[in-house]
Amino acid sequence: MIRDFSYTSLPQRVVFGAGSLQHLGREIDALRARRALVLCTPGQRDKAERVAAMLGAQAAGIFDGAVMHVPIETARDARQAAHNLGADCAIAIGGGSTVGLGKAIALDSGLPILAIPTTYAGSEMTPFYGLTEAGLKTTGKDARVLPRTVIYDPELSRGLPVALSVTSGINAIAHAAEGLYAQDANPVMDLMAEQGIAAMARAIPAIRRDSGDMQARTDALYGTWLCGTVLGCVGIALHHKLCHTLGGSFNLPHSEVHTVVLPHAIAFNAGVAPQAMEVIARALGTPSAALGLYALAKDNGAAVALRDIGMREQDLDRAADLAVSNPYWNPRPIGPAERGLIRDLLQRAWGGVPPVEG
Ligand SMILES: NC(=O)c1ccc[n+]([C@@H]2O[C@H](COP(=O)([O-])OP(=O)(O)OC[C@H]3O[C@@H](n4cnc5c(N)ncnc54)[C@H](O)[C@@H]3O)[C@@H](O)[C@H]2O)c1
Ligand SMILES: O=C(O)CCC(=O)CC(=O)O
Repeated sequence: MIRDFSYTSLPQRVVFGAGSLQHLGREIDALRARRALVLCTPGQRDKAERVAAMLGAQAAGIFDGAVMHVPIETARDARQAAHNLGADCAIAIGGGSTVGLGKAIALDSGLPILAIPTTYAGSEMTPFYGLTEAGLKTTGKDARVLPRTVIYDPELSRGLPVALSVTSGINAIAHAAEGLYAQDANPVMDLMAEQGIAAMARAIPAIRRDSGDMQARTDALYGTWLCGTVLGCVGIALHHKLCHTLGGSFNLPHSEVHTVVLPHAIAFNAGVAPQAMEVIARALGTPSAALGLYALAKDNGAAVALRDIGMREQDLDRAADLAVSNPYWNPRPIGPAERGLIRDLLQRAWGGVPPVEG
């Protein structure tokens, strides 16, 4: 049955395909950029240098200080560098941390971003940004931070370590899974979500078997585009709230925390979102959405317990308090009255036991 819906598409240009980095010059010219600042993490400097070399005189410089969750100090340094170098564009080559740094610059200056993603996080397709100050992560939405152009070149993710490929892929699946029961879900995004989950569920075991399998890398990046688009167009709910709390306030690694929490958050919502569960299970090719997600992580070597990715058991109470104090919309209530249920969910995720519906 088709529900009533409203849908606003976001203005972006996407260039997809193995070797598509070769189109960088054309895409920079289309943005009318003359001096682009190239952003990366320290570990991805070689890729940034390749981009700068391709740009020649259009490269303003390289800022290689991107780190996870965009500390405000890093954002200030990058903004200053963009200003000092007279940049009129930011090119972010890397994962969500690098794209996030580009967003911090765009939020302040309105500089257009050209994103070249090398993980499956999906930030390049969203108008959401995150900034961390004094240990607290705040997220926001602003049209200025939406990258104008995205170049998806699967060749650039060939070297993404297998463990990170698995968890980053599940991070992408999380966007699509929550999009299926989001407050502003719509049939267009439902189609993209199902195809995105299916592409990623195909790609993850194939990449684990052979990290250089370019068909699998292409599937994964296609899934990234689909799932990221869903994240950018419709809302997020309990799962993302828990991950933002655990990542932002307890400094847990982003894609790993998504991987552990997702089966439990989906199980929590299973009773109130049966149609979404059907779609997720069908896309995964398993009878149960929550157990299928748990198996996808475990069978592909990912950690399935918060205790194995740095969470201390004594912090679970505070995490539950934070998660319910300012909840995101969710199809099932998750306010202070549900604190006990959320605490139980976190305990299960901490121990790494299979998800329990209800
Ligand atoms: N705003 C949004 O819509 C949105 C969406 C998803 C994630 N995020 C944010 O993105 C961040 C996480 O992004 P992430 O999971 O992509 O991690 P990341 O960008 O921090 O990358 C993880 C590590 O992998 C390395 N790396 C990246 N690509 C590589 C490649 N191809 N080969 C080898 N190494 C590579 C990076 O240098 C880094 O050390 C978090 O801060 C999260 O909040 C934001
Ligand atoms: O940290 C941000 O930029 C927001 C992150 C977000 O909404 C998606 C995610 O948690 O993967």
